[in-house]
Amino acid sequence: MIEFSNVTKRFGKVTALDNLSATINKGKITGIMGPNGAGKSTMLKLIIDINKPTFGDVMIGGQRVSVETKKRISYLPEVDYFYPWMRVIDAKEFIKPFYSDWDEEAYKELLTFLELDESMKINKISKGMRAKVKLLLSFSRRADIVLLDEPLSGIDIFTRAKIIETIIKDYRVGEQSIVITTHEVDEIENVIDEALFLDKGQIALAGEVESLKEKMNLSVIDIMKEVYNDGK
Ligand SMILES: Nc1ncnc2c1ncn2[C@@H]1O[C@H](COP(=O)(O)OP(=O)(O)OP(=O)(O)O)[C@@H](O)[C@H]1O
Repeated sequence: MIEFSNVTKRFGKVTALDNLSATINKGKITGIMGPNGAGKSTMLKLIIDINKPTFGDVMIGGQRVSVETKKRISYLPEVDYFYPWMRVIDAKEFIKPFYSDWDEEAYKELLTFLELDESMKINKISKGMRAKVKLLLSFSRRADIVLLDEPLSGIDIFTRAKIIETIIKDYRVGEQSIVITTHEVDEIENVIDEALFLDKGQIALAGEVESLKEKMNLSVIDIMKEVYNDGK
């Protein structure tokens, strides 16, 4: 379980998270949704310990985030982190030594599943393919927690479908926790178990997707419209 307790994160004068408390349950797929600047990426960066809270605590399984908790997390950042000269195999060889839970078999299998080739040069492939390479490297580990920051952003519908398939393919239900930030709510509404709707660094609505849908008698996309249009 990942727990945010009264977390405020400020960048200078900007308050990215504003006294936010939230729980991300273990063994579930959780979607963090919200408009640009709502604080979605900041939540992930606090979990992976790239940023520190200004106030409050982020705990993972009862432990404050640290170098130790970081080892159990696979993080797919929104930005490309590859060096342009790299081939897929170079990117793999570059990151593999950092992780004791690297799973070479999973890597090989995913490479085929995603129709990628190790000799592909990263600066020569399309945006969709680069997104697939990031996904390949994130899912080639036996990580307990997988954080995916906008994995579908700017990707065509066919590649998106493949990315969704990859996310759920070997998902260890009840054991592994996957957290996805996205604007593409309609794409992931059938995949996520739980939803956090963020607005201006605060939780606007949170809950189990099925019960939210039932209670409000709306699809996730319509819940989102209701949450963000309300009072505006
Ligand atoms: N390193 C930083 N320095 C300054 N401001 C930052 C930094 N990181 C985030 N912010 C600001 O914090 C706020 C929340 O940003 P964040 O990236 O978490 O939002 P987001 O919901 O992920 O947005 P998007 O959907 O556009 O990616 C924004 O106003 C952003 O400009």
